[in-house]
Amino acid sequence: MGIDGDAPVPPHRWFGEEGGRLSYGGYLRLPELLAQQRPQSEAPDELLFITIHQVYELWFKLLLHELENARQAMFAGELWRARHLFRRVHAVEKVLIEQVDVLETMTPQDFLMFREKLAPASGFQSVQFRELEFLSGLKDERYLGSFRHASDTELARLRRRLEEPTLWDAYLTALSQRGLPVSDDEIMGSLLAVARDRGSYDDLWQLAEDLLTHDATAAQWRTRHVQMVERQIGTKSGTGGSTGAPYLRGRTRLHYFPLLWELRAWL
Ligand code: HEM
Ligand SMILES: N[C@@H](CC(=O)c1ccccc1NC=O)C(=O)O
Repeated sequence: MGIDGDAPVPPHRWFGEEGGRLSYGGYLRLPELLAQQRPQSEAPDELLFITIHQVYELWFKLLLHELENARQAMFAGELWRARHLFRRVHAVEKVLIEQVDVLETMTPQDFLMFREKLAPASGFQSVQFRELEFLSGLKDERYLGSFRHASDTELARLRRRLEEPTLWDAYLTALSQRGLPVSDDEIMGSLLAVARDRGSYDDLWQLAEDLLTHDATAAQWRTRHVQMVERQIGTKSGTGGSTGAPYLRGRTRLHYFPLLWELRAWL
């Protein structure tokens, strides 16, 4: 019997798939994707370790796509579109925080079964993570010096991110398009004007809040990551050559948009 109760119809014809060429596995390129998890050891938890990192990098790829579009929307004055995209960005970033729980099901003992095979590789070398930081306003070309492992294409991407406008540049443009001055001396005055007159500037206020949530969520991830690191390796130094948790703790106070945090003191 077919799914809508008429004469028997074979499953492959239920949704007009007769002669259809696209398949689930083909559309998602699953054979290629599921062949990319290649442990360096026999340790049972290395598949978890590889899987979670590849999932993070896929989410980083999507975040870069959405944040570029949000930046473009702000430059174009389409603040509704930027706000729509930031709702998606915030939802993804909450998943990035939550999914650390999955990795924490790995014990330090089981991590040690393959950790020594990892050096000098480290998340420190995540090109997309740095792209997200640069696009969000935390540009630091010193990192390019530590990307000896990166391909020419990856280095070119990082250099482009260093040169191109940030989310903050786009927000300043949105302010200036509404007649608000954005020079270094005037920007705090404009942010206060927006904050104090939401009747006129609610869209700009809400967008600033979206930027701040992006900033706060990134800081939450850095804190969740270092907490997990301390649980996994304690005070050991990192495979990437850093002091480990102390280095990471030092980055938990970073801000993408310092003026939006400073604004609170002037309200
Ligand atoms: C057992 C799990 C993990 C441990 C022990 C760990 C440890 C570390 C350590 C010690 C560092 C500092 C650099 C170094 O010397 O290696 C680092 C950096 C980093 N890790 Fe992890 N990590 C783990 C999992 C992850 C995961 C799942 C991700 C997701 C992508 C990740 C992303 C990063 C990033 C982006 C950095 C650079 C942070 C920065 O420079 O601010 N790590 N990690
Ligand atoms: N830096 C980590 C090793 C590690 O977690 C890692 C190694 C290779 C690829 C990604 C990693 N994730 C984050 O650093 C450690 O020191 O144990």
